[in-house]
Amino acid sequence: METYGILWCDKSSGCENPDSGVGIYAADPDAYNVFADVLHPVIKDYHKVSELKHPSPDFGDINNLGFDNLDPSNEYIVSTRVRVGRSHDSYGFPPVLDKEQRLSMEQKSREALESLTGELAGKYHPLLGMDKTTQQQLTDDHFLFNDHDRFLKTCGGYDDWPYGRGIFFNNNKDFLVWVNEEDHLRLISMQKGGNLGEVYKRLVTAIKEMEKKLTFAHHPKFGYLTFCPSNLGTTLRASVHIKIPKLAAEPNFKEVCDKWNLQARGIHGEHTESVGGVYDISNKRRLGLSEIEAVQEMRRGVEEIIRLEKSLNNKGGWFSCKFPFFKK
Ligand SMILES: Nc1ncnc2c1ncn2[C@@H]1O[C@H](COP(=O)(O)OP(=O)(O)OP(=O)(O)O)[C@@H](O)[C@H]1O
Repeated sequence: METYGILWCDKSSGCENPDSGVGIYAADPDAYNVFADVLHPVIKDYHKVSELKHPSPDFGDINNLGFDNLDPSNEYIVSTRVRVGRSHDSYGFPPVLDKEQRLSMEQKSREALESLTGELAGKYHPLLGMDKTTQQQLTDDHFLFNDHDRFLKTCGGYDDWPYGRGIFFNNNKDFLVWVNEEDHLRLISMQKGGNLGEVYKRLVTAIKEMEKKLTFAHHPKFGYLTFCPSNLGTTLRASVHIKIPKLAAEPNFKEVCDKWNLQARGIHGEHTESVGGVYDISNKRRLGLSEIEAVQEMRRGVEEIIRLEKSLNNKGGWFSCKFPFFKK
């Protein structure tokens, strides 16, 4: 299938959701060139970069990362997850696909995924025909996506739902792939606890294997191309679910996150609230830095968040820990 460069306007997600972070979507990979006049300023503004450039992929030396478990005492981090988005270079994005295209793309992805071996080997589970109990359990375990995002809904992201959608996971359920949720593919590595090293290494191994089997849309200025301009570049979001009730209650919590280029979300996905002082903390920057830099940025920030929560626990208050967020 050829792609032409389409900008998605007739299902005006940004107008219907004025609180959108971006509010405009590319409807196929070529849109990033064809609609440069509209998209490029939006990308610069969203990613807070003065120049549109992105380095070549660099995942670092996964056998010498220099970090592993960010919370060896197991007190703060509930789970760790790193994901990237990938788009087949020969298909449009959700609003311009028809049911046949979604199904043929699903088949292509499924064949590649089910040919993975070793610790990545697993099975694809289409959403079509999945029983409600299984679906609910996978959702409760934070593995599966749903069709509840109003931003995605108003830009055609759920057209033909659930056709062409599904999830792949390996036997350990620590490597998962979302097929045709927002992006053609979301590769996810996750596990309980704080071992970012293990999670990241598994993900990088999977990305490299998948790149041998499929060709993904990539752009010299924007890195890996995705449906939403917010996810370009590394497309990488490294997150922890972390118990920080004290720090999160401080008035400067957002300031701390901003200082370390972190984003805080609720634990049921973007635009949800925190439950019981547990937050989803992840790297905010995706464009203009390499994959290993993005992960290191998240690691440094999470280490600092733990340090601050600890000092609030020990000393009983924000002011008594002497504005620790200014620590270098
Ligand atoms: N560190 C984590 N541990 C366990 N589950 C997580 C973690 N981070 C995210 N999740 C789960 O992943 C699912 C998807 O979350 P969410 O939509 O916020 O992020 P995403 O997949 O990175 O996509 P996007 O940024 O496009 O929204 C949710 O069920 C969320 O609870």
